Amino acid sequence: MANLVLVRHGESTSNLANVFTGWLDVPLSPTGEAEAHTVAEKLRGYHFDAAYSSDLIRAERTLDIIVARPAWATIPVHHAGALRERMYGDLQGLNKAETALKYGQAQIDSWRRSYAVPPPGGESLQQTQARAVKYFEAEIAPKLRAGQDILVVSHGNTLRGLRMYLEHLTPEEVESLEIVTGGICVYAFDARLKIMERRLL
Ligand SMILES: O=C(O)[C@H](O)COP(=O)(O)O
Repeated sequence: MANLVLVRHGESTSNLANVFTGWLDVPLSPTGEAEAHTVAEKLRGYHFDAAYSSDLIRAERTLDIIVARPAWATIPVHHAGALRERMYGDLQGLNKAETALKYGQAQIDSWRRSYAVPPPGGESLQQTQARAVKYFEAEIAPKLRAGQDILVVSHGNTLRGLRMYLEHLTPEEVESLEIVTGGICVYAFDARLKIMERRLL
């Protein structure tokens, strides 16, 4: 058995301002910092052999706060561009509510939650999932198959894509999958990466 723990970073300053973020490299808000400490507390007692985050500050900082706990202070930490949030293209930096007024809520919902439709100039969930899964299969899955426990701190849409892949969700099912900031999903896998248990903390 091996555990995979997926964590969404804490609230960022752009989340707080209701701004499309994507690859904008914004810090955690004070609430986000507190959420990261809460994640560390909720994971108390878990064992990790390695930890991963994207290379964006909000994910790195969330992971830094978690692994500052003595129990995890020596685990190897990796930062990967492949685990970044979806690239939000022309929407990056725009207020979500104002953009919904301009383009209509249905169009915004499609850009934000559909599987296949990319936002203008950006990545669809499908494209985001493809690069994240490629990295997962190359770097993380072999460790899980070998029985190692792994922590991953990533982003809302990247984690929606990974969870869709791991749980065999349909494009319709992933549309309604929402992951809150500081949200934790724990999988217990057997050696063939079959899910034995899934818990949301
Ligand atoms: O990049 C962003 O704006 C957020 O982190 C996630 O955006 P979403 O809620 O539109 O998927």
